[in-house]
Amino acid sequence: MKVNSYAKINLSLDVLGLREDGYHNIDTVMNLIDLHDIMDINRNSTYELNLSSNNPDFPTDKTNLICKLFENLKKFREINCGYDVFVDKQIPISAGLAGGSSNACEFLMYVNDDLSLNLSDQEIKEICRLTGADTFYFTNKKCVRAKGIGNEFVRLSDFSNKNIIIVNNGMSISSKDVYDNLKESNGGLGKVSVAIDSRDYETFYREAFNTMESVSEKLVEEISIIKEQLYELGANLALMSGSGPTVFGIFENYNDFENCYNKLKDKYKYVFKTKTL
Ligand SMILES: C[C@](O)(CO)[C@H](O)COP(=O)(O)OP(=O)(O)OC[C@H]1O[C@@H](n2ccc(N)nc2=O)[C@H](O)[C@@H]1O
Ligand SMILES: Nc1ncnc2c1ncn2[C@@H]1O[C@H](COP(=O)(O)OP(=O)(O)OP(=O)(O)O)[C@@H](O)[C@H]1O
Repeated sequence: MKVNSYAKINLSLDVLGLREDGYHNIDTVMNLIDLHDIMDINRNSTYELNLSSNNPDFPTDKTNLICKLFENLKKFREINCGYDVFVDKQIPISAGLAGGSSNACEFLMYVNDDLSLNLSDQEIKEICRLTGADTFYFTNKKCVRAKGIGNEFVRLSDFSNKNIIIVNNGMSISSKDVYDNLKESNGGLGKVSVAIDSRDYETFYREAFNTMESVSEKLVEEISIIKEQLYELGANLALMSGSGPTVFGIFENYNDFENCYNKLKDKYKYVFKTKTL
């Protein structure tokens, strides 16, 4: 059975401070984009999870978040089967797009339905929390302001059908490394979330920010260059997503959107034309 597993972008992101559990409280606005993996999930008669992918960098051992999810699910329900999962990987890995978290969540939703597990919302939230901070967002899939570790949502007005250029130079950044090196907070996303919710996009484009850029740009210097190029080519907003290194550009003007893609598509390893969902 084929399932689409979408990527997310952070339309803004602030890290508020360290929690007692070693995670950080964040304040972020998240939205899906149409860039997605295609997961082919089929039950097998073993108790094993067999993972495979077209991407050689896709981990097929227990470090895969799909495996981690499956082990966490077994803490809540007895599972008397295994699954073969092939992932046609289109989302760049370790990119700030939460591809692994998306895969894990879509797998949970599939198994919950396939085996009629009838997991409660609280059980789903806890299984996702044990798997990774971004995982629970993919049960929601709307434009949300997320707080806590990133799994407490307030719904905002839809931000769908915006033209998005995704640029990634093929480098990878560990979220943990960025969190561990962050010093300052900007006091949260008050203005940004109000602007998005009231569809005041001029204010949103002006006020949007990602606190993690200050650390990630030191790890991958091209991030700031890509942002400049997106603005020079007409982006209304250019911002790093998550802990990076992916940078996205939002284009209200369709001709600028097309021109930007044509100018950048041969310059970087991953350049995608997509849209917000
Ligand atoms: C940067 C974001 O993409 C923004 O959406 C996410 O916060 C990243 O979430 P994620 O990659 O799912 O994070 P996890 O895989 O759960 O955690 C990886 C490491 O990142 C750090 N981490 C993650 C999320 C968070 N709210 N605070 C943290 O400090 C922790 O050191 C953790 O050990
Ligand atoms: N199903 C998966 N797909 C892609 N990467 C995975 C998966 N499972 C585990 N990983 C590993 O998890 C790490 C994070 O991968 P992912 O692509 O989710 O990063 P990310 O997009 O930066 O996530 P986030 O935005 O949450 O930080 C990588 O080291 C990758 O090897």
